[in-house]
Amino acid sequence: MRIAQIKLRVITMALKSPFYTHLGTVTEREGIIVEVIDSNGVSGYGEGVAFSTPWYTEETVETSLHIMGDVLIPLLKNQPINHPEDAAILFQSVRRNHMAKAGLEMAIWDLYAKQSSKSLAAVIGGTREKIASGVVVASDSLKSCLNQIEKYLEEGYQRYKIKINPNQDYSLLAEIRRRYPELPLMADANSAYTLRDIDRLKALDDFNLLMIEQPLASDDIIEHALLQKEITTPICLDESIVSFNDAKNAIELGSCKIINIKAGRVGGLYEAKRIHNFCLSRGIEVWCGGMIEFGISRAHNIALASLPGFTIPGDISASKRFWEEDIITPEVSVKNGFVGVPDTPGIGFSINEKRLKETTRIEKVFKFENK
Ligand SMILES: O=C(O)CCC(=O)C1=CC=C[C@@H](O)[C@@H]1C(=O)O
Ligand SMILES: [Mg+2]
Repeated sequence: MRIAQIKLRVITMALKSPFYTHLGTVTEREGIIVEVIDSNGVSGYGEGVAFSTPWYTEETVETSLHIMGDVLIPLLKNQPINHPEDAAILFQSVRRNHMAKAGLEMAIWDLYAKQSSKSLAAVIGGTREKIASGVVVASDSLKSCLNQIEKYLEEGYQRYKIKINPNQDYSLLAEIRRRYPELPLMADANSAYTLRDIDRLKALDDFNLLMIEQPLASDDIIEHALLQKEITTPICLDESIVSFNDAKNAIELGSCKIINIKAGRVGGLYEAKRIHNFCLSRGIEVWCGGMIEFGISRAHNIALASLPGFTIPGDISASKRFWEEDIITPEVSVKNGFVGVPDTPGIGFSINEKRLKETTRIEKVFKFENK
């Protein structure tokens, strides 16, 4: 795989509606679109999914831009890549910075699939032709949550995720359950609780939730294991799992029964596949998480979610859930609760060049000398 140049574009787009979590409300999304171009002019695309500020993990758009441009791309210039796994292994010499690594590694996966004239799903071992779609209802008002659920039910989503915290949990879930007793419902706490809240968390067993996602702090692996023994609702880990070893340790300790896999959070598709394969071998269900991302990362998520162990509808909603106009064409759409898995080469979506151009704020080009 002869890389001729890499382009990094920082794009910014306003969300159609505010995305509330107890850690902050996202109204505008910055992201890094990575384009890896080979010596024949074929382009592979990836996306750096770090947020503008370090509220979800320690990475930001700025740290990712620095690590991509000043550390990871120089590594790629000095080491020929024959397969995307070579890039993942090459990047292991750099500590953490998983979202920066993933943005580049996933662009190389897309390029490799296109060079092989295969879909990305086929190249990574996907087995599904369509994936079940879930949606996040991210609001701090009961009225808005109920309105969103009503709207998304009409659009056919198969799983509903509500944001909770100690100031917004039992009464919100009770009202949702009163109106929708059979709704496939889960809650994401984004580490809003501690073990001191154990009685509050036990009370949520009343609602037959599919899972409670990341109730405690990302490094509370032992505490999650203690909590899981006290509640019947399955714990799902998100922020706690940034590597294969995190997944292995959490499963061995009984810290979770479900894992939310986000390729961006774990450093790319190579590590995401390793976690998937291990969970499959241990009977741990996984689903594909979202990052309020643009269409490139959403396209990669569709391929990832086509692997056999992704048995729970993930946070892979339609482009229109977040954006007036996405940077890919066609946009991701949900039909009867499913998203089709493209069988065309690579990620299976083209770039909406006009939209990419009008949303690009910064562009950096890195040329490779082909020896
Ligand atoms: O992208 C989506 O559809 C959902 C995104 C989402 O729920 C999250 C993205 C990033 C941080 C959190 O707020 C939350 C999560 O923790 O999964
Ligand atoms: Mg989460």
